[in-house]
Amino acid sequence: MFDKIWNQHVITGKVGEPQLMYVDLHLVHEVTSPQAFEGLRENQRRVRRPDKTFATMDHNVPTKDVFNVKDAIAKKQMTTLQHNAEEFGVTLASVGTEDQGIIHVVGPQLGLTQPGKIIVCGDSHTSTHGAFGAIAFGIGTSEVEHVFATQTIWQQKPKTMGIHIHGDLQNGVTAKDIIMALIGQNGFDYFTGYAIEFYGNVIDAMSMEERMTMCNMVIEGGAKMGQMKPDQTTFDYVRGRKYAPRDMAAAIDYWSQFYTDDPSAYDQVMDFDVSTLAPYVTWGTNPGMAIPIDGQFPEPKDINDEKAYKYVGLTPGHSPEEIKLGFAFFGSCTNGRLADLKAAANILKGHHIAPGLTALVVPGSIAIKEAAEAIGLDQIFKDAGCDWRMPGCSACLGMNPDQVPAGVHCASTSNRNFEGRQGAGSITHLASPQMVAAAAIHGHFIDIRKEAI
Ligand SMILES: CC(C)[C@H](C(=O)O)[C@@H](O)C(=O)O
Ligand code: SF4
Repeated sequence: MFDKIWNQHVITGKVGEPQLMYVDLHLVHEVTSPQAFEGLRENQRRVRRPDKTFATMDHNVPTKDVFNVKDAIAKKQMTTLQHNAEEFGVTLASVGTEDQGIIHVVGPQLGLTQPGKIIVCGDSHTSTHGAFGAIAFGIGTSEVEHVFATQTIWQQKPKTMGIHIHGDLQNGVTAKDIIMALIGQNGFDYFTGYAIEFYGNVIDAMSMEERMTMCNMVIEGGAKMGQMKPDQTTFDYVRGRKYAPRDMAAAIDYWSQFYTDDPSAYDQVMDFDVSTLAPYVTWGTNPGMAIPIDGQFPEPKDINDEKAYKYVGLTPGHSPEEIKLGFAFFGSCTNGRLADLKAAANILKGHHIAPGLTALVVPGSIAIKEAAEAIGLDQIFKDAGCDWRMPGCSACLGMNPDQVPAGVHCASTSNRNFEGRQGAGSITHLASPQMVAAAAIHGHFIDIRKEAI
């Protein structure tokens, strides 16, 4: 599949060397675009294909009092994107507009993300879009400028890895746990540089939301991108969306060629049986420092582990159930979609979060917020004692007012647990929305497979 899409986009160059690739969709946000637009201006260039470029504001946006941006840098980045979008004719889903949200949530939601495309964005979690059977990867700011100016990018073809995901998932075990386990069991750099294709009965049965969660996090294992072959689930998801192809029959006909004929086509293969998989939780300061909920914090194997233990204030040999949580975060481009909010609300319904715990619920987009409100999810969260917010990256990273206080342990549905990621001194524990919901009720993680909540 990877080669089929790749070969259709090569403009010039040989395999083994950088090749010039055509880009079908360029997604943009306020953090990595300012210098790129500035570069165009300095060189008196324009955006070559504004119709293939789409921007949102997400990282800096406050989720409460959204027009009152207090931080000077945040404000500057937001107004700069507004001006740049106007000057260069790029469509921008600005704050307060109906399409606002996290770029990796909004692209798929609007039907911009489609099978067979090459999709880039100045953001590492661009890998999310590979869930549709696209080639989608993050690029740097100088590359953003190149794509603006030429609608092309130089890329060396990555190696491919096929990961066969099979077996039967136990109740309470999710797509998030699969990707966290793959990274936890193999290490945060094991997949470095690979274009991964996930396949097998577990993937076939997944919703687009679940597939996106997995592809979103592949880069936390070092991978260049993740993919799944487009199928009926993909086509049904795209159909009817704002920018979906008008002739869906013709599109589906074209998209249907994108599958891997034979696993021998991959440079490497891996087999992953999910049948005994437990929900996963991270204990440390990179997503590779993850263990099953019924496991124990491991003995430190190097200086990084020792540093991580020092930062998080935990001790080897203990259980994740012993972490005393002060914060829960529901949201991000990993798990801020309607299905994720539904899964969390299902668990929180009729319960209250633990005394002293703060819980933020941040839908990935305005559309998700409205859809959630239409089915009463906001009320379930509020009744449980959670704070229901406007969309944005929020507490996924400390670039806006939503921050986890220093020394506080946060159960989070996001994708990164680096030092200070959710605010200076904050301690992040990544998990699925279901696990975070149960943890919020109890004030500590529990094994949702066995305990009554
Ligand atoms: C700000 C941006 C460049 C960054 C990324 O590339 O991923 C952010 O989205 C993140 O999740 O850390
Ligand atoms: S939600 Fe988090 S991971 Fe996703 S783009 Fe925003 S900051 Fe990056």
